Amino acid sequence: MVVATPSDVRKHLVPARAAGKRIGLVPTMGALHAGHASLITSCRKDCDVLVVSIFVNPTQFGPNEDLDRYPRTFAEDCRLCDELGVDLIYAPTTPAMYPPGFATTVRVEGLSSVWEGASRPTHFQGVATVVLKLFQQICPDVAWFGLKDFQQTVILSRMVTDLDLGVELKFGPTIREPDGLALSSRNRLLSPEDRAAAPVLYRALKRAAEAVSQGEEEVDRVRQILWDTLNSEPRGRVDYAEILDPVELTRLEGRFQGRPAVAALAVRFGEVRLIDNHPLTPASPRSREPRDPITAQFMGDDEHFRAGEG
Ligand SMILES: Nc1ncnc2c1ncn2[C@@H]1O[C@H](COP(=O)(O)OP(=O)(O)OP(=O)(O)O)[C@@H](O)[C@H]1O
Ligand SMILES: CC(C)(CO)[C@@H](O)C(=O)[O-]
Ligand code: BAL
Repeated sequence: MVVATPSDVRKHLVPARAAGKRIGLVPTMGALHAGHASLITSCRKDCDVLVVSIFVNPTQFGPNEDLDRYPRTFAEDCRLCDELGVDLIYAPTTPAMYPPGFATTVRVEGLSSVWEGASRPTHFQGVATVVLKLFQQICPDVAWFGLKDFQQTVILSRMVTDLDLGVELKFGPTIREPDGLALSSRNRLLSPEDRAAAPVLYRALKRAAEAVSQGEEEVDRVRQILWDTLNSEPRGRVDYAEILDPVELTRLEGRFQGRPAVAALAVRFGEVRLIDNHPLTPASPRSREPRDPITAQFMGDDEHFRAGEG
């Protein structure tokens, strides 16, 4: 079943809520792939009524970004949702989400200005605003997001805490092609040559993660591994390649000293901008350090490749 307006989605969920059912939401921008399927499957097991939203949110795209080119495959998306046991697809139109006069935005300060936010200054306020609207319209008990968009998970967690939203956030692992490329709706916009070059992101992340797990202590040396590997592929233009604190998203300096970290990067191939990240787990982690839920899940993450191919 597909609904297209905030009032219809709210109305549709009234009986489920009255019956005390647990409502799960997987927000997407469509062009669904195995990464989305993995989140949907996890959410299916985690709720009674499963809602998938499909909305290419214009407010999270900058003026010169790829909103017009963003892939749209609605009929196929509906078929996949059907196969995966989705109860309700919520596919609002842009005027339904942003009627004339719309004037409110939510901004998570600080975290929204760095890394992805430095390249895409209004991106995360678009994301936070639309996710808050989806939460208000659907009132899910739980919502699932992918760790591929690591910064997004940190920002949305902050928003849920700061605004007392009472929605449980859960995070799914990054699903990859057999050659390591993280699945992304934008991969289909890559030329064959750029598609062949793009696994360099994963190679760089793996080399960095291996160095740390084998005892490399110097953050600068690991950062250099990322850059050297990415620079070995002339088709890619690096936007950023950094070693970050997974909670504050600040650039790490000095020695790891058992601290958990994340390697995060964004690389352009022609007009297509790809992001990826990987946990860096030190050889001897600080065992008693408390971990926030994202870091705990992220650091415990194994490699996930497309079923049957990896
Ligand atoms: N490879 C992946 N593995 C797991 N989850 C993913 C993957 N790719 C995207 N997701 C998650 O799916 C949800 C919807 O993402 P979205 O629809 O933007 O897809 P996308 O593939 O990230 O598209 P793009 O990066 O090209 O915008 C987000 O929570 C995102 O983190
Ligand atoms: C969370 C989201 C669906 C909001 O439009 C989007 O940012 C995405 O797909 O990651
Ligand atoms: N998943 C990221 C959505 C975007 O790039 O706008």
